Formats: sequence, C-alpha cells, structure tokens
Amino acid sequence: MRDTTGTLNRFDRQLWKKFWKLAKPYWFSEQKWKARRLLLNLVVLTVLVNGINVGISFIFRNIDTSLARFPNTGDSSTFWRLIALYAGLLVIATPIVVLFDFVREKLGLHWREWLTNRFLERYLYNRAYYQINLDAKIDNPDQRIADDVRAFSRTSLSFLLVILSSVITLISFTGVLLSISVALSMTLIAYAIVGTVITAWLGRRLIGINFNQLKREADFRYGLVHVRDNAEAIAFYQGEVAELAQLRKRFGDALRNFDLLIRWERNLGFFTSSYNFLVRALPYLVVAPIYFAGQTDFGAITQAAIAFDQIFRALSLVISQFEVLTAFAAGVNRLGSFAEAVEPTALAQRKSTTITTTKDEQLALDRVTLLTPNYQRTLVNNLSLKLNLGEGLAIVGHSGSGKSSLLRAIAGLWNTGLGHIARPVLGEMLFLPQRPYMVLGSLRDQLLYPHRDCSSDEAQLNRVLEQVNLAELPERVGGFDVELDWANTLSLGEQQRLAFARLLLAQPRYAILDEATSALDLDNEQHLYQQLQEMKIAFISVGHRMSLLQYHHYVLKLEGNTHWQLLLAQTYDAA
Ligand SMILES: Nc1ncnc2c1ncn2[C@@H]1O[C@H](COP(=O)(O)OP(=O)(O)OP(=O)(O)O)[C@@H](O)[C@H]1O
Repeated sequence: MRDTTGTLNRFDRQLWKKFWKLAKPYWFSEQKWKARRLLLNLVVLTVLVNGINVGISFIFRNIDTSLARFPNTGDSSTFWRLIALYAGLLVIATPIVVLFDFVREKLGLHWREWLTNRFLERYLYNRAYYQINLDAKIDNPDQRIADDVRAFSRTSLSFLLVILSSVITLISFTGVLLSISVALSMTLIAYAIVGTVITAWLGRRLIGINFNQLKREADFRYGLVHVRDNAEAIAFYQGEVAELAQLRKRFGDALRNFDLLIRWERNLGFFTSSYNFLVRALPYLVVAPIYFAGQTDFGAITQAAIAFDQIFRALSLVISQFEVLTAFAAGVNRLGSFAEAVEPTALAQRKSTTITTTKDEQLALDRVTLLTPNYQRTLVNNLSLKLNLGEGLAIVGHSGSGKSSLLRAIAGLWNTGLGHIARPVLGEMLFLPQRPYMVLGSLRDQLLYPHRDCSSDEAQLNRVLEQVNLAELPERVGGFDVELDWANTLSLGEQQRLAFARLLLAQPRYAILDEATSALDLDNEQHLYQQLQEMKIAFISVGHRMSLLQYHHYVLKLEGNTHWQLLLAQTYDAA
C-alpha cells in the first residue's frame, strides 16, 4: 500500500508539500476574506498576549527587587503599587486571553467546515467513493473525512499560532535576556539546537507508528460497524465467537501498535525530561556570578529566569510538541493521499485508457472486452449488440460469468477493458442493483430517491405503491414521513418492490434490473414487468429464472469463458 512506504516516516519536503497542498486552497478560496480576517484578529491577539507576558515579567522583576531592598529601605509601598499594577493588568489580560482562544476555535471550525465540504464533494464526485473502494489503496475514507480533517484544521492552526507566538516571544524576550547576559543567551540557543537535533533523531520512528495507529483504530471501529450492519446474519449463524475473535484481533493490533508508540515516547521522554530539568538551573548558574560580582540587581535573576524560560520554550518548540507533531504528520500523510485519490484529474486519468462511453439515444455496445477491475480476469470478449427502444434484453449465464459486471460497465462503474459503449445519459437510466438499496430517511425519501427535492403528491406515491402491491405500507409504518431502519424492517421482497416503485415514479427511459425480482413470487414478478411494458420503459434484466425470458426480446448468454451468444428470446426458450 502506498501509504505505508518509508517516505512517510520523515519530516521532509514531501511532507511539507503535502501539507501545503491541503492547507493552501482554503486561504485562497471564496472564503478567503473571512479566513484572513479571522487570522489577522488572531495575530493581533497573539501580539497582545505576548505583550502582556513581557509586561508581567517586568512587574515581577520589580517586585523581587523591591522585596530584596525592603530590609535596607523599609519601603513597602513600591511592592503594593506593583501588585495593584499587576491586578490592573489582569483585568485587561483576561478578556484578551479568552477572546484569543475563542477566535482560534472559531477559525478552526470554519476551516474544518470548508475542508470537509470540499472533501465530501470530491468524494461523491465522479463516483470517487466507488473507485476508491475498488482500488483498496485508501483505507477507511470515513475516518479520513471525519477525524483527520478535524485534526488537520485544528492542529495546523494551533501550530501556526504556537510558531507565531514563539517568534514574538523570541523577539520580545531576547532583548530582555541580552540586556542581562549575552553569555546566557548564547548558552540557551546552543542548548536548544542540540536538544532539537537529538529529539528529532530519537523520535524519528514516531510518525510511522502514529500513522499505523490511526489506521488500526479506524479498522477496529469499522469492525464494530460491520457487526452492527450485519447483526441479523451474525445472529442466524450464531457467529459471535468468530466475530469476537475478529474484533479482538483488530483491537489487539491497535493496542500493540499503541504499546509500541508509548515505548518510543518513553525513550524520547528520558531525553526530553532531563533536558527540561537541567534547563531550570541554567539561568541561575549563569546570572548568579554576575549578581555576586555586584554587576546587576537581584530582580535581574528572576527576570532572567522568566525570560530564559519563555525563550527556551519558544526555541524548544519542536521538542515540546514532538509527539503532537508526529501524529499531525501522520494525519497529513493520510489526508494527502486521500486528497490525491479523489482529485478529479486522478479520476479522469484512470478512465483514459479504458472502455469509452458516449451519449446516444439507444444503447449499443461495440466490440466491448470487459475485465475485472484488477485486470486479472477477462469476463467478456468482443461483445457487440444494439438495443432499440421498446426492446428488452435478458442477460443469463452461470454465477460468476460476468452478468452484473456487464451492467456495471454500462453504468460506467467499471471501465477496465476495451471497446465502446453508447448509451443515454445516466439520468435517463435507472439501475436496480442485486441488493435493494434502502436509503436513510422516510418512506417518501425511499420513493423519491435519488431525487429528494422533487415534489410528488401523496396521491401519486400511493398510486405507485399500489402498482407494486404495497398499498398498505404507509398505513403500516405510520405515514410517508416516518423514518425507519428500512433494510431491517421490510422483507427482501418488499424492499425489491419498493425499489420498483422508485423506478415507476422516476420513469427512466431504460431500466437496468440486476436480479431485481429474485425475492418475489411469480405473480408479483409478472405484475411488475407488465407495469414496465405499459410505461414503455426499455429494460435489461439479469436473472436466473426462466420465467423472466417471456418479457424480453433478446437473450444474451454469457458462457463464462469470455464467449457469448446473442439470441432471440423465443429461440433461447425453445433450445
Ligand atoms: N471488485 C471486483 N474485483 C475483482 N473481481 C471481481 C470484483 N467483483 C466481482 N468480481 C469477479 O468478477 C466475476 C463476475 O462477477 P459478477 O458479479 O459479474 O458475476 P455474475 O454473473 O453477476 O454472478 P451471479 O449470478 O452470482 O450474481 C466473478 O468471478 C467475481 O468474483
């Protein structure tokens, strides 16, 4: 899998490029002015917060000095004045700090909203969601859209602000520190550089481990969702033990990787903790001799310690944030490869060397050779046929001979192979897949799908339900607007009839039916096909039942060895 190659384990140009490709569009989008305005507010607030910090360091320097002088001067008023000043500063500082947090969250929210919408659009554009499933290169797209995007916008923003405030801190406190001791400033810089290099070296494996952690957590969650989605089948099979083993395995994988993660974090912790402890003594070691020599006042030691601490934090950004940084890098890698996969150009490229399709009034296949998406098996070789309006085609053949696959090719879902397909626009064709698809929503949503916004009065909906022998359904479920778990509430045959009702309501020119009546009794099947014929909807059906043949003009028989025969339905029936 592309995602687990070695390149993702490093902080390198590649990672930076991926990050920038993900981050840039928002700041140059139609929302750019709002985004930039919020960012500007944040920058101003960051400067203010830092200004307040510098002010506080000066107040405490003077407080310390006034306390140190008290035995000689007996003057306590300076101390109280400074305390009052500090209290005054707090009154101003509190709303600024609160506002800073608020604006940061607000911008994070806006960024997430924009980025999630962009990903959702691209995911559902050009059937990227289907292609991604087929390629199996991108695991758990749901997690990438839901969790990784959220983490990306939030963490990018907090890093940006941390870096910004570190730069401001550096500028403001370096002056303070330099005024106290040049030697201390130099010591600090050298210390931070050495620390950062060692941290990056010690923690180099953390990105890869974090990457795997995200994947394994998502796999575990998917396992749980799978049990929920297939609860009935599992209950019938009494497959609890097998499911439990499967879930435990997934959870175990996530735990083992997490164990590895905390081991590496521990190793890193040995270094970063001692690094942080040692640094506390440094300012005293350097400034105390200057104080002993009478070259500076006592308060300078405190202020040096504060300034030193602030600059140290700014310079040690990579060290203090290293674990967060590696998790972030892993998220950028996952999101980056997802963005590449759903990019419209990537989807278009995939299509250029394959079965081509054009728009036409009638359906026609011209020398179509169809392969499975992994190019491992040829299903049909050199197939040509033309279907005029009003003619029905039945596709028959052994299980696995490629019947459904041919429908997928007509729908443009699969295009691995050669040849050309001419067909009406997809809006004029309606496909009923093998497994009836029940949408999340009300009975009305079921019937109108995929055109949720089109208006249909209840009389019309009732009429269609009558046509598919489901007239009593609205009353049974409590009306057209009640939301139910339809896939688990209706029988398979009822679901198939409901899908048929959808078809009759949409009135497409072509209906493509993949064993769409397999769960129905013969009477119901006959009734539904009669409706199609009355409405002059042309149809292609896949099925194993001989009873189907009577509704079709032609039969396409797939032999299973890439060969095929096109026969008149009567000829096939007689044979
Ligand atoms: N995503 C896929 N990747 C690779 N091979 C696939 C994929 N989907 C299906 N196949 C293979 O393609 C072949 C044809 O499958 P298809 O679903 O078209 O068969 P079918 O004739 O409709 O079978 P049935 O009557 O059992 O529904 C099968 O061997 C199947 O295993």
